[in-house]
Amino acid sequence: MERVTPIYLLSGFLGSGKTTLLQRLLSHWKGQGLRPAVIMNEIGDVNLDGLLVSSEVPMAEILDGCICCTVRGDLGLQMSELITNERPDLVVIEATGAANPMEIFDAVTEVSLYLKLDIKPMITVVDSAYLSELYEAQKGKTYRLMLDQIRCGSVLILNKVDRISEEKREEVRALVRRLNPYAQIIDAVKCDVELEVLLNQERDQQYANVNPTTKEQDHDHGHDHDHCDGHCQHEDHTHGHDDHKHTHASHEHVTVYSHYFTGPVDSVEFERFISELPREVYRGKGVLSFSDTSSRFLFQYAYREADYLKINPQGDVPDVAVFIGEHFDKSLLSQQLKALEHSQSKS
Ligand SMILES: Nc1nc2c(ncn2[C@@H]2O[C@H](COP(=O)(O)OP(=O)(O)OP(=O)(O)O)[C@@H](O)[C@H]2O)c(=O)[nH]1
Repeated sequence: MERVTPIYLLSGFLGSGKTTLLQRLLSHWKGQGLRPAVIMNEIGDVNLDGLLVSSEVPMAEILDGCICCTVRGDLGLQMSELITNERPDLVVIEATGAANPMEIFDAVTEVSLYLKLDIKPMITVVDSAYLSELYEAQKGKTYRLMLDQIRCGSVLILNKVDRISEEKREEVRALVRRLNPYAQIIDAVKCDVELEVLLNQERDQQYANVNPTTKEQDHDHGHDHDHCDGHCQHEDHTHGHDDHKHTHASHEHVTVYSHYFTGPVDSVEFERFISELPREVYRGKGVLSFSDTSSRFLFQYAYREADYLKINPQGDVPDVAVFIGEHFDKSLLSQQLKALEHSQSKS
């Protein structure tokens, strides 16, 4: 009999902690003797998160677009290849933080028409510090996308609670509960949650009262996977089902800039550059060689906080930094980074 492959979907805004959760999940499954596989989707043209996943884990990368729209057609192909060639016990899909969650469900459901999949309830990681800040202003596409991601999660991990006061935590919890009365809400730091609880949502009775219209649609596909209450707000978009190309207003505000370095840069100057990034840049990541140390580093920048991790990447990984944000000036970043490279080549 053909195997049914469980599919776990991780959603959440850029930098909220999806890869952090993915790493925990992968070691949990491996500890149980299971063989997980990963599909990673990046809006930029390099997959730096992939460096954080052990090379033993079979992985497919879908780069340079979002699986919910521009590269949606690639999802079926990649899933099919991964499942046929690797025969994993389960597959986790980490979507880009800019993805519309309902569109991801849609895309995966399309694939389930020709591959036997058991699509699990969506896990949404929420950056509680960033949400708390956006809630003050209550506007902007980023805020609306975050709300959609919250509405469509069956489990909501309120991550990064170390970055907000107890009072703000209460406020964020209440907001999230209002937006999604059905989901389980779990506070976390670095996505350190009880994984058994997280993964066994389907057995939880509280999901029995999910909107009946959504249930009906699920039955059409033979899966009980979509626990979104059906009121996700979609940006205006047109669907061309013939070629799977979707034009998405919701992504038009997202700007990506990838900078490939020509050589090492000074670590102090680079840290200064990061600390002075414009507010419109809300996510950065990269692999760097610094002129003042022999190691290479994976750098992460999310919501004005930067992390540097020593790494020793396998294979041919270039020095690169990717920045994601809303309408920022790419040429300014390019000039500043070139100036860092230039000051090194002179010294
Ligand atoms: N302070 C704090 N930082 C965290 C927490 N969880 C994750 N981070 C940091 O936030 C940054 C982004 O985390 P990731 O797990 O890469 O986030 P992501 O959602 O996969 O990011 P994208 O793939 O770009 O969407 C990293 O530097 C993490 O170490 C947390 O609970 N508190």
